[in-house]
Parts: sequence; C-alpha cells; structure tokens
Amino acid sequence: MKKQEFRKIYKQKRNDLTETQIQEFQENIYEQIYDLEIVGVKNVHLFLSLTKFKEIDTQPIINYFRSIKKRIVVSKSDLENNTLSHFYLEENTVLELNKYGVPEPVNAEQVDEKELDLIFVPLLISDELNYRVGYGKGFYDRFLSNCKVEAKFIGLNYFKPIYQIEDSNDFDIPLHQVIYPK
Ligand SMILES: Nc1nc2c(c(=O)[nH]1)N(C=O)[C@@H](CNc1ccc(C(=O)N[C@@H](CCC(=O)O)C(=O)O)cc1)CN2
Ligand SMILES: Nc1ncnc2c1ncn2[C@@H]1O[C@H](COP(=O)(O)OP(=O)(O)OP(=O)(O)O)[C@@H](O)[C@H]1O
Repeated sequence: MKKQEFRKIYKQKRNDLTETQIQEFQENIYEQIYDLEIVGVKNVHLFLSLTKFKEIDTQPIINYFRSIKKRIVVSKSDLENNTLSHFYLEENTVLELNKYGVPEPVNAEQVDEKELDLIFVPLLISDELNYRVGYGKGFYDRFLSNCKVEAKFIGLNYFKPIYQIEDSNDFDIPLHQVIYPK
C-alpha cells in the first residue's frame, strides 16, 4: 500500500480509539521513554500535540525530560514553505495555536537544528524499515534532513509498524526507532 491509503486508514484508526485505549497506550509509551538510554543528550525536541487528531500527549514526556534537566525544544511551522524553525520551551513560554491547531511558542529563543540530540517524531504509521507517513506536507522530512548525523530520531505511535510503505522516496528519512505500545 501507498502513503495516501495508509494516511487515510490510520487517521481513521486513531480517531476510533477510545479514551481508555489512549490512556493505556500512552502509559505504555511513556514507560518505554523513561527507559531510553540518554547519555550525552542535552536538547530534546518534541512536538506539541494536535488534540483534534488525538495525537499522543507529549506533556508528560516534556515534564520527564525537564525533571532530569534536559532542555526542551519545540517548533514553529512556516506554512508557505512547509518548513520548521525551533525554539527552547521554558516554563514561561507563551503558546499560540497555528492555523492547523498546533501549539507554537511566541516569545522564545531560537535553536539551530544542529543543536538537537534527540528528536521525537509524530507519525500516522511507520513500516519495518522505520519509514514513516505523516500528514503529507513533508515538514519532518525537511527538518530531519538538516539535523546532525549523531542525532537520534524516535517515532511515537499507538500502532505497530506495518510491513512496508511502497512509495517511500529519496526525501523520506527513516527513523532510528519507533516506540509503540508493547
Ligand atoms: N503535533 C504536531 N505538530 C506538527 C506536525 C505533526 O504531525 N504533529 N507536523 C508534521 O509534519 C507539522 C504540521 N503538519 C500538519 C500538516 C497538516 C495538518 C492538517 O490539519 N491537515 C489537514 C488538511 C489541511 C490542508 O491540506 O490544508 C488534514 O489532514 O485534514 C496539520 C499539521 C509540524 N508540526
Ligand atoms: N527535503 C525535501 N525537500 C523538498 N521536498 C520535500 C522534502 N521532503 C519531502 N518533500 C516533499 O513533501 C511532500 C510530502 O512528503 P510526504 O508525503 O513524505 O509527507 P509526510 O512525511 O507524510 O508528512 P510530514 O513530514 O509533514 O508529517 C512530498 O511531495 C515530498 O516530495
């Protein structure tokens, strides 16, 4: 199957999850994150959840990394070019919803991609080679292609990877790992 079909199916599957399933899946995902090896990690990039699409709530992950003194970085979308720029998220950073409903920082210090050590990536579905399907604008493919080679990309999903996305292309950057409920 191709990206477009997977996108439709997994948007629907996510939408169909019950609140109880979501709670249970999230707890399992958080536990796996708390067990990650994070030697040498200073700056952790996270997405701020789009609640209308029932994305995994990243706030507990943010709280965890803060508690162990990592700095949190989040993005702002440029909707003309489908690119992201990145900013430190502090306790007092003001957030505003963009056109898509993604919370974004308004008064924050910018961070270069090359400063990021660990990047959590939103996705609808991934495959056994860790290629991903997102909402189809290529934001993360552009972003990850500018990160340093030592940076680690970890996808977060409620669903187990499928065998293969048939139409992955040269722009698609495979993730190093995908965390899903086990
Ligand atoms: N939390 C979060 N932030 C993120 C992403 C993400 O997947 N999750 N993105 C990951 O790349 C980028 C935003 N990408 C998005 C792309 C499309 C839509 C969206 O609402 N699409 C509509 C169609 C709108 C249109 O085509 O104009 C839809 O799918 O119904 C939302 C976010 C950057 N920030
Ligand atoms: N590095 C890049 N430079 C130019 N175009 C790109 C780049 N990466 C992706 N694109 C283009 O962006 C479009 C969307 O890509 P794709 O379908 O892989 O999105 P996605 O990974 O599902 O979405 P997202 O990353 O926003 O979650 C495609 O037309 C692709 O060719």
